[in-house]
Amino acid sequence: MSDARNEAVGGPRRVAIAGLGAVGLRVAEALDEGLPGCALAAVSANDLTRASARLGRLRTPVPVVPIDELEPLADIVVECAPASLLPAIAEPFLKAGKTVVVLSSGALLANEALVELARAHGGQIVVPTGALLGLDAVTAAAEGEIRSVRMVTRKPVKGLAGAPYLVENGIAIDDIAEPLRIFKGTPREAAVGFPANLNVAVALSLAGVGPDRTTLEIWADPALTLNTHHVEVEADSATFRMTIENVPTDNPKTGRITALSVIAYLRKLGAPLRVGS
Ligand SMILES: NC(=O)C1=CN([C@@H]2O[C@H](COP(=O)(O)OP(=O)(O)OC[C@H]3O[C@@H](n4cnc5c(N)ncnc54)[C@H](OP(=O)(O)O)[C@@H]3O)[C@@H](O)[C@H]2O)C=CC1
Ligand SMILES: O=C([O-])CC(=O)C(=O)O
Repeated sequence: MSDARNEAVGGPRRVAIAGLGAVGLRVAEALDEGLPGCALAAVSANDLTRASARLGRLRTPVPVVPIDELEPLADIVVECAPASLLPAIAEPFLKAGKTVVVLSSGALLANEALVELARAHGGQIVVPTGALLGLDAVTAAAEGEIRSVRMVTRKPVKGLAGAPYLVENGIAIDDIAEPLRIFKGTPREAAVGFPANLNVAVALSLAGVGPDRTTLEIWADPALTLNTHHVEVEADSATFRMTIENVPTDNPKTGRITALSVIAYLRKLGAPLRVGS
């Protein structure tokens, strides 16, 4: 696999970051501070001038380029941009047999051809645990028989505002005084209706019983400050329930732990001791 190419010639894995928002900037900073075996190689954003300015505090400057110029510069790309850009970011890396870390995991459902592209060229798509928890346990349970996976997400109003599902269905949440269930369905439906809010549900479904058999409820809760996900899994190997309460970043839709999940993944790549599958 060519994400090891640069390493094979003695250098670290070169990491590109596509999107320099709540996730991308934090990952860029961690790489700049030093992650063994990895080096920040290039960055992309919508506003390249603003991105260069925000990277000004990094110890080691890197090229800031449009997304179609990232692939020759890196062995791995971390996609952390708006969901609609997933194919443009991922395709060049997968065609070159490289690794794509996907944060906009909801967009994988509308771009399943990317998996075939990875297969054809020996590349790999990695969906990190992101803002969720326990995907190691869910993938382990999926090696046996999972009977059901149920997820309930509760978010502050700010964490859901503007989602296409709310706009299209005329659901107003700005002035709610009590928790309101705004959606009941599947991660496949949520990926369309909430493309910037429920990537975690799609990641969970891909780990377990798929985007049509996983059930999902979304609640808007005016009293909440944390993005909260509760998951219940019934399997022949285990029954488990897990809850995560995410501190939002400057982007109220995105939890702080999301970037940390990517940093943990990158750190594990070259680690002599690797904990968690
Ligand atoms: N899997 C998971 O657990 C989670 C996934 N996510 C998803 O991760 C993704 C990133 O989230 P987050 O960091 O919060 O998003 P932000 O909105 O904070 O940042 C998005 C970034 O994408 C950049 N961008 C926009 N257009 C382009 C373009 N044409 N070319 C290159 N870059 C572009 C923006 O550039 P600029 O700065 O110039 O505007 C911005 O830096 C989102 O899809 C989000 O839904 C989020 C949380 C959890
Ligand atoms: O899944 C997402 O896109 C974001 C999310 O729920 C979170 O950060 O808690």
